[in-house]
Amino acid sequence: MTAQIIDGKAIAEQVRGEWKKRADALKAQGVLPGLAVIIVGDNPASKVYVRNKVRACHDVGLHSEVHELPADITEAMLLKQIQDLNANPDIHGILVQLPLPDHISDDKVLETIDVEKDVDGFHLYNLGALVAGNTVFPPCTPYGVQCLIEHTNIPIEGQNAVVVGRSNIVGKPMALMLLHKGATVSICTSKTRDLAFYTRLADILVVAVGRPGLITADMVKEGAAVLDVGINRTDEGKLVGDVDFESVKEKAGHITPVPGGVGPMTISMLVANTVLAAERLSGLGSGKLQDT
Ligand SMILES: Nc1nc2c(c(=O)[nH]1)N[C@@H](CN(C=O)c1ccc(C(=O)N[C@@H](CCC(=O)O)C(=O)O)cc1)CN2
Ligand SMILES: [Mg+2]
Repeated sequence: MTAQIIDGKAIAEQVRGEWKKRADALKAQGVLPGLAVIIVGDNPASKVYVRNKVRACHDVGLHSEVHELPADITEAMLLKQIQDLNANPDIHGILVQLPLPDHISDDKVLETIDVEKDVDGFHLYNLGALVAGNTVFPPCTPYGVQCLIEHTNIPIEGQNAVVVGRSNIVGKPMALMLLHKGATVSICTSKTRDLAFYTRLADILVVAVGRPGLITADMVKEGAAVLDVGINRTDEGKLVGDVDFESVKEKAGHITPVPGGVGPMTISMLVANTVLAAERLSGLGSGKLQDT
């Protein structure tokens, strides 16, 4: 079997178009959805992601602003910047680009963002809401993966889903989202003993570890849907995921490429969450997540 390659770029554009309609409806009523992005230091990859986020907002007609802060900024000054944005009525969504420098506590920063403006969905309250099944803002990357699965008409209910990776921003929320959709979910890590035993059970395999080539064809069930969240740069400067794409595509039913798979969806889901935040804060529009 040769897998259907899931075109994340095309689906991301389609999703963006759907959210543009909701943004346009808000604008017609005098509300311009606004996103503030804070970036600390000059991590080159973070700069690319932030630029892509600003471009996506621009494409959909949202306001966006970037606050570039020096790598040696104090934690107190960063928290003050967030508090100012919390109080700014023109800003509906706030995100702090990760990773942050070591001297700054990620936890303190994420807990300072107003939960109603937390478009990354990383605040403990929002992670808790997700656990309880009352999602406020779904974290963008796993929500993007869910959206890719649903747009491709891959069934979730009753399926075996295996998530490799346990981060708060991808692995854990991904597992919960699949669980809420009725999958039987296993969470593995790169340290799982006999990882292949689990991955071979997966009808849906999501991999988010950050280790190139971790998943090889022998670890994948024939016809499985394989969603690769890994973004790794090789010594030759090539971007690759955690899945050995060339071999696995001969066995899987569906597979996402890197680049052009999950990455572009992350950005579209951020647009979605920003429009949602603006609907809720203005009291206009449904303020509801749409079925993806
Ligand atoms: N505050 C946040 N920080 C980080 C998040 C996040 O969701 N919120 N996720 C990642 C980085 N990230 C978004 O911020 C992100 C990573 C990759 C892509 C993407 O589109 N990738 C492209 C390739 C781009 C390239 O050439 O490097 C692809 O896969 O096609 C988008 C967003 C960590 N930090
Ligand atoms: Mg830190």
